[in-house]
Amino acid sequence: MTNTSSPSHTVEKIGGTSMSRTSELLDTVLIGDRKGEDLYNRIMVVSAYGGMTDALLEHKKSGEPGVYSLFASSESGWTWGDALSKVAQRMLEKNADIFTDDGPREAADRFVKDRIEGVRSCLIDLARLCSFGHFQLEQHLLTVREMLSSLGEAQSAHNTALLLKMHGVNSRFVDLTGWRDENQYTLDEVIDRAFADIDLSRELPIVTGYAQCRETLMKTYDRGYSEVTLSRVAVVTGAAEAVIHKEFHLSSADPKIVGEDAVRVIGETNYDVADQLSNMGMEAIHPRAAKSLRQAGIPLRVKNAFDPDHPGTVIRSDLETREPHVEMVTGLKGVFALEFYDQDMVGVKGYDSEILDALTRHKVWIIAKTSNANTITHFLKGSLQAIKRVETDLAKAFPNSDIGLRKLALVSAIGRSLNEPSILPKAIASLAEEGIMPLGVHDLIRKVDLQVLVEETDFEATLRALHRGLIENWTGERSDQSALEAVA
Ligand SMILES: Nc1ncnc2c1ncn2[C@@H]1O[C@H](COP(=O)(O)OP(=O)(O)O)[C@@H](O)[C@H]1O
Ligand SMILES: N[C@@H](CC(=O)OP(=O)(O)O)C(=O)O
Repeated sequence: MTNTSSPSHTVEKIGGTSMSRTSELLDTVLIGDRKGEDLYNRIMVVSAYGGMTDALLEHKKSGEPGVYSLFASSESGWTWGDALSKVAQRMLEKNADIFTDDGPREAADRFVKDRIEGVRSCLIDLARLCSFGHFQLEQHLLTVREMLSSLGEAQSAHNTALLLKMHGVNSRFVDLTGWRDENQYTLDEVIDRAFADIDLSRELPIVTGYAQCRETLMKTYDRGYSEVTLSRVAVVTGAAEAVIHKEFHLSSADPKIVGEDAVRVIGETNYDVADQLSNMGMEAIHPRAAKSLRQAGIPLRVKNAFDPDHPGTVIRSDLETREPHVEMVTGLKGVFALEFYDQDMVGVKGYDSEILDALTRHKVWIIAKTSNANTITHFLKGSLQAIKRVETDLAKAFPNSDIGLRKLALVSAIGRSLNEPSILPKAIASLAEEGIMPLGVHDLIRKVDLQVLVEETDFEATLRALHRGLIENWTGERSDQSALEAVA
């Protein structure tokens, strides 16, 4: 592979929210002030334009059905066809937005129509075939999900490569979606083959964030998969650094909730913190993507796509914190607390594994858990339907148990080291100042996160209160105890 001889190249992902602001990207991440060779030695991995994958599959946050959910649900009949036409319309509107000249717009439209109609005829055939009963739709749903989601990344990568060519950049559309490809390769093989004849010093590859491969990205990693593609491309091509371009800087809290002026750029942190953020649904980076990069010793930089001169935040394994402090406050609404209480549990083992089996069976994500003599509480993210199934299974397996379910919000203060005794009292005091009564607090001995459980209605206020107390007004004060230790 020619490109591995270039040790200084970067692999850079542009997220969907940023991709939607295409013309601004030309002036920042894609071209900006770069000229000549400065344009190259980069590989760009792109996500679908914001909202496109939601329309193709289902809304990531609200779960509102997209083409895939309609196709998969037997009650929806052929409504998926209309939904697919709506996505096609939306894609054509996007093309019209980007390409004002007829020639390139027509090329972009032809590409989209060819892909959409190809998938449509495939789905019609599959639906007919499965109506006979000998073929089970369930067995093919994953492939359907893959085909649909890859449409989004195919469009955005194809358009971006075309747009850059129009601006005199030697760009190349690198299609990893396996369109009309009869072979099945592993993700690493797919990447290796795609880059085999690319000279990174003279070409700028625009790569689809979706890759069709034997591991099936969708099954293994589900949504947010383009970060997995980013990390594997970085590892396989031997990149010096992986970069994620986002709508905002990776900040001490969500700027939309706490305010752009109140938050600060994280600047540097380690993969331990990145894992905690991913666990909380704050997609700083997909947890599995972080793993590949960490293992390969490749640093990750998170940048603001629209502030290109700012170095952003570097995430690496070897960054210890100088002073214990909270780096970010983040959280999740719609967390289900599944409280399993059984007095027969005292001194008996095995309850945990049965609960875990049920949660795995119904694909429910565990955010945190606590237990005492007779109670195990899991804090979960998943559909109410799936969690109800877990509840039913457990009630059947343990007839003497008492199972409670409650919806709440979990807010977490995260940092490389929170090993400073005044953080907990300060957190409680900040909540009290705002009249927020925590339902529970987890301050664990590893000291990387402090979790507060509150009513959902208190979610935003809790984020703001903890951010104010632990970040904005934090003076680096140390408790008497740690000050004494420092003197000693
Ligand atoms: N700590 C944080 N720093 C920056 N953005 C955050 C943070 N927490 C939540 N967000 C939200 O994440 C959103 C962007 O999500 P992002 O994952 O960058 O989208 P995409 O992957 O489509 O680019 C922003 O709109 C912002 O409100
Ligand atoms: N477009 C896909 C993949 C992805 O990673 O998107 P984003 O980079 O916008 O999170 C999704 O919505 O899941």
